[in-house]
Amino acid sequence: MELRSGLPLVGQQYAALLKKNAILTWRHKKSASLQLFSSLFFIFLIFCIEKAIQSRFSDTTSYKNVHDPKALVDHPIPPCEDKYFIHTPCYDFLWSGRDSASVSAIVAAIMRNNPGRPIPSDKVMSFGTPDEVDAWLESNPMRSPGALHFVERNSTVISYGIQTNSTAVGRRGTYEDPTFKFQIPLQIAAEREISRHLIGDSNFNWTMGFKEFAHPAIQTFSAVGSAGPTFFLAIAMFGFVFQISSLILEKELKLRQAMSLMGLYDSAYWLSWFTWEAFLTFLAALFSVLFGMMFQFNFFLNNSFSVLFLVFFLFQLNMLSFAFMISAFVSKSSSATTVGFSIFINGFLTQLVTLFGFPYDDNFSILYRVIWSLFPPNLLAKALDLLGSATATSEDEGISWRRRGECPSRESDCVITIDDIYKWLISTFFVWFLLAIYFDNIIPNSNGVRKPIFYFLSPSYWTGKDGNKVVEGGPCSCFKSIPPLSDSAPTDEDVLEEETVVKQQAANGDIDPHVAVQIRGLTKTYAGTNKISCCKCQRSSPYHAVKGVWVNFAKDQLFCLLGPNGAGKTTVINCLTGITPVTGGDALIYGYSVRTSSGMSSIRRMIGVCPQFDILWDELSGKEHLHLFASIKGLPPSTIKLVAEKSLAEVKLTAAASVRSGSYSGGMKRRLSVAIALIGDPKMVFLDEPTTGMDPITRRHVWDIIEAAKKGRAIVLTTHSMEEADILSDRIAIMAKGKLRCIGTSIRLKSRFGTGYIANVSFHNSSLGHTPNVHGDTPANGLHLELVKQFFKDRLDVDPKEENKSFLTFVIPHKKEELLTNFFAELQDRESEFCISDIQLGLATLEEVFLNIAKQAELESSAAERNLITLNLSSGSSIQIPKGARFVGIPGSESTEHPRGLMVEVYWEQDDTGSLCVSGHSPETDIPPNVQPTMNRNPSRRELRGGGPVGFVIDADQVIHGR
Ligand SMILES: Nc1ncnc2c1ncn2[C@@H]1O[C@H](COP(=O)(O)OP(=O)(O)OP(=O)(O)O)[C@@H](O)[C@H]1O
Repeated sequence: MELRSGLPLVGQQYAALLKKNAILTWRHKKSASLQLFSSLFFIFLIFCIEKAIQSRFSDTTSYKNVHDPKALVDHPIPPCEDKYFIHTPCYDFLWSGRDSASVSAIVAAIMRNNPGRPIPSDKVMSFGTPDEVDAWLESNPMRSPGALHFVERNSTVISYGIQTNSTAVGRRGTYEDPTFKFQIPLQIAAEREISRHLIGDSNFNWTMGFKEFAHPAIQTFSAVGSAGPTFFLAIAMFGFVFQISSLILEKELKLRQAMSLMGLYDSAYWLSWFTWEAFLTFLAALFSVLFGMMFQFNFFLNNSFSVLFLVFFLFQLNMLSFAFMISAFVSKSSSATTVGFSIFINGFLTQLVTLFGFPYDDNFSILYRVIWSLFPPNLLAKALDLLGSATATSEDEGISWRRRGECPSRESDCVITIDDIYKWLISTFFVWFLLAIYFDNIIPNSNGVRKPIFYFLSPSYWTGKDGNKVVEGGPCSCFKSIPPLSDSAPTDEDVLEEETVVKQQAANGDIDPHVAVQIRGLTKTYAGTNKISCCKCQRSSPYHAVKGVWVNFAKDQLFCLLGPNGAGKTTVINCLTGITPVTGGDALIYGYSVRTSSGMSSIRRMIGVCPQFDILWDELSGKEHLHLFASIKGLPPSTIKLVAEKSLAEVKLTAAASVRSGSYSGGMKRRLSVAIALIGDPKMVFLDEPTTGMDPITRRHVWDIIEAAKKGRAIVLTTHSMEEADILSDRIAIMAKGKLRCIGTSIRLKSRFGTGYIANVSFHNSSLGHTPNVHGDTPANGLHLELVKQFFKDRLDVDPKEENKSFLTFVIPHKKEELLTNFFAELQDRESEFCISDIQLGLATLEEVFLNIAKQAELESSAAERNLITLNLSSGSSIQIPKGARFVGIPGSESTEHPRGLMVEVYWEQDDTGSLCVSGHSPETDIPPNVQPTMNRNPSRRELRGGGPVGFVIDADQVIHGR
């Protein structure tokens, strides 16, 4: 099938990723709704703030334009309970001068004639002199809002004075003005009644009014302009956090790496994220303005719609590119909320500083403004401040699109306009976006790989020729040279032969047409990790994970890489797929080198990878995964549906095609990963433990798929299942400690590295007693088993490895091979005599081969690293033995009875992590005479502390031959 390439492929990948982002948003409805509609809630809160402020300022005209002030006329004396914080029982007013009959009459008239509310006598208290009033007020604080003091000078002159509590107090946001509320009504009442009394006309009246000056609003307040920056920043933070966590999650789950392996272009990746998020941002900004208009804010009604929309849209777009940039530094998606919260707190504080006037003022240098404007929340704060002050009163016209470049009339020292803010927002958007791409390239990915710091200065980066050079370690790594790898020739003859063939072909520049992959001395060394402390750079020592591998993988064949955990299998695959750069050597895949970026981009188009851990989006179904990966791979769009259906059918996932992969079982996920690896008919497939977690039936089914997939392609398989390797592999190599230890077909490995042949002898069931069974055979008893054991011992000198009452298992060494034909012929003749029901003879299992190789490797490295473990002997003492050693002599065990000393055979098994551990040991036996005596030495104190003396390893061949 012809795969797409170049620009059409970028377009196809972009469309597929855009669709993926849309599906993910749709499947995360709650987050998407928050991102789009949270503005409704926050604008409602601003609305509440505005209402509260309006009610607080209802008694003052400072915030209003007053063109035609109204006169305050005929204010009645209010009940004392109206005064804020008054103590009850209280008095509407106190008065002095009660010794005068005229004064008493005047006060009675004041009480009687109070407009709308005659004052009862118990709400007024009389005193003789002002001093008495003062004394009373002092001992009864807050019991009356005011006092009148009358003095009758003569029959035509009555003077008066007023005392009020003039302290302005506020309660629940509203302020009390004692002058207008209490002083003026008392003054009007006193003057009116004194005049009536002196004139003698109780109807004498006049109208008196108090008026403030006409004035423009002395102070301005816009709820949106003041509270808006924080609230709109909070709205933007939803999108910010979701965006960061989506990007980081794709990195963390290696989804991005999986897409890159399939040939994803970075440009398609970034563009698809940007387009989708810009679309959501567009909607969120639109809703913010519409909700604001719905709540009838002057801010939203009087400023031009396009001016407002552009402020919100550009601000949120800025936050988006800022999120892209921040995501390069965060490696865990769970940290997204913490990062978002920190940005919000910082934004809140810097906005506060911005609203105080810093640095958008003549007094500050432009440098401050440039630095300050890089952080998007600050620009938002200034924009809302400008738009708010342009609509602070109902008469302000707001900022129209045409006047966006002008300063609002109130801003006398304005140094920035809305138009300038647009320019800033657009520039900072590009700054953050470019930095996002730059940091994404130079900060190490999950595999510790990054581009060089000045990668963009290399002309080859722009021409596409080898511009994808990558390095390992952080940009601030302290450099330390990596120690060279000692070049030791392989000890195994098959591995040596393979190496010689590959070296020969490499030297001649031959490419065998049957070879799909040629690995030429591949080495991989992981540089140690850095710790920089107190001007000191500490680096853990480098680790040689692959130590020079030379091997060919043939076409149409499955090559199986076996090895204990940490052997270097995944590292080899990672080097071949370009996930991690090789340290030394090279590998050619269908003639393309993994060391060049042009070679790697050709390789990506012809490989399929099933990684060790499922790399899937929980929210996407099996079908959606296949559609996405097929598009990234470049399959023609018309074929994708059919190919996906076929792949799903092959891995038996048709019924679950539309189910989200998050609900798949472990086995279903592995099958989907296999289907993804095989999509697009790749010529080279890497399957890293593809059947992990599958039940036996499904596993067999996947084996069928892999078997069928061999045709026309090369497959590299790593597995811990020896059965799988045995069934599927054409060739097997066992790796340990970064080196190939053996290579060949399964039969060759078994015959070379197995301990020999396995004979299983089964007996007729003895539970039936001694009566002949339906076949006329007599059931076996213990005697028959003993006879057979003796027969094996006499003829072949072997003891059973396993036994129970119905079968015996013997391991027959290779050296007895020539005796076997006659031996088994005789055994078969005597079947009925021994009550034998069945005899099976086979080669040692691959598992045994694997364990032997792993043990040998452990032994080598133990010797190199002096890696000793303690063996507790059944005699009660302990010795230390090198990991993996089979026969170990016990130091100091020589005696007259055992002149050569004693030894044990140690049995090994793999623990859950694949490491070797002791499963038991044989009884202590004499060291055979052919074994060279080894000088025993007295254990040192250190050895005893460490678990006993160190046992000496005895060559297995010497022991087996000596028996
Ligand atoms: N990025 C890394 N940095 C440092 N060491 C690493 C890194 N990746 C792998 N290693 C080390 O390299 C060695 C080989 O690891 P690798 O994953 O290739 O083993 P493997 O044979 O695939 O094992 P398994 O069967 O457990 O998957 C291990 O000791 C591992 O700890």
